[in-house]
Amino acid sequence: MTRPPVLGVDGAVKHYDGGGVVRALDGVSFELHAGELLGIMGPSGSGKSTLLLIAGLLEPPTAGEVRIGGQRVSWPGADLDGLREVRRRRIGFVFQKPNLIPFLNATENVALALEIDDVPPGPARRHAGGLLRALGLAHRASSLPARLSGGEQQRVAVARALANDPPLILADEPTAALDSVRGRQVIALFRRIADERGAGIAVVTHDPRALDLFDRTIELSDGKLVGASTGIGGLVLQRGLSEGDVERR
Ligand SMILES: Nc1ncnc2c1ncn2[C@@H]1O[C@H](COP(=O)(O)OP(=O)(O)OP(=O)(O)O)[C@@H](O)[C@H]1O
Repeated sequence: MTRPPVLGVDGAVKHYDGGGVVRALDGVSFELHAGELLGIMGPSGSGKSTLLLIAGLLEPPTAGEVRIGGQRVSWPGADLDGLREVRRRRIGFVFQKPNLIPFLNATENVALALEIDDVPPGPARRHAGGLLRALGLAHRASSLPARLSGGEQQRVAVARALANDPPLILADEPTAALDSVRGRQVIALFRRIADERGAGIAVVTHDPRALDLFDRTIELSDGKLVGASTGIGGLVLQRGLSEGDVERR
């Protein structure tokens, strides 16, 4: 039996009331499978962040639905406060800014994500230390965020997102503040996490330089899915797709 996708977004519409109605998303559907690294591209204002907010159960859609692990969890008017557990256990978030707690060192920042989930401090710190080692940050484990470079801080943020081993990771422009070498390192890290842990990972990115590391990209314009590519090697965007046309490689 084939497993359901880790994430399914079906016909997502999101309208914001901003003087007039802003159609931030206008009927977007896609699926993300275990072990898959998906890029979400598109110009500024095309709806990429809105799509991640909806997929991450931080905003309900105006129409459409979201499925996590095959289970319908969000729809118009859904009680997202009641989904805190689903978010905490099943979704790891990485944002453009690492947002580390300044008075906690790298290990403590990562361990906190586990302690919130009732893991005792000792095991939480040991697990955090192991993750930091795996991300090449063993020598920075005791450093406060202010002593870390931008790339190191972002890797700590990735470790935090991985701490409770979520099957789904959503990242909104995690490389925007990094130079191209460090940006590529972060995407390469996601590639490894998708391959080794089987997480499904969706990354909003403007940066075409690491596209070869993705399995697939989708492109948004004015809140609509306008393109998709498979097997990036020679990136060819097929334009004019309708909803649901975008399938897994
Ligand atoms: N809370 C909000 N209230 C009103 N309008 C919003 C809100 N959030 C987003 N929008 C609008 O929805 C549209 C899509 O915004 P979104 O942030 O999703 O785009 P984006 O593709 O992520 O842009 P960028 O690449 O600049 O971050 C834009 O027109 C934006 O101004």
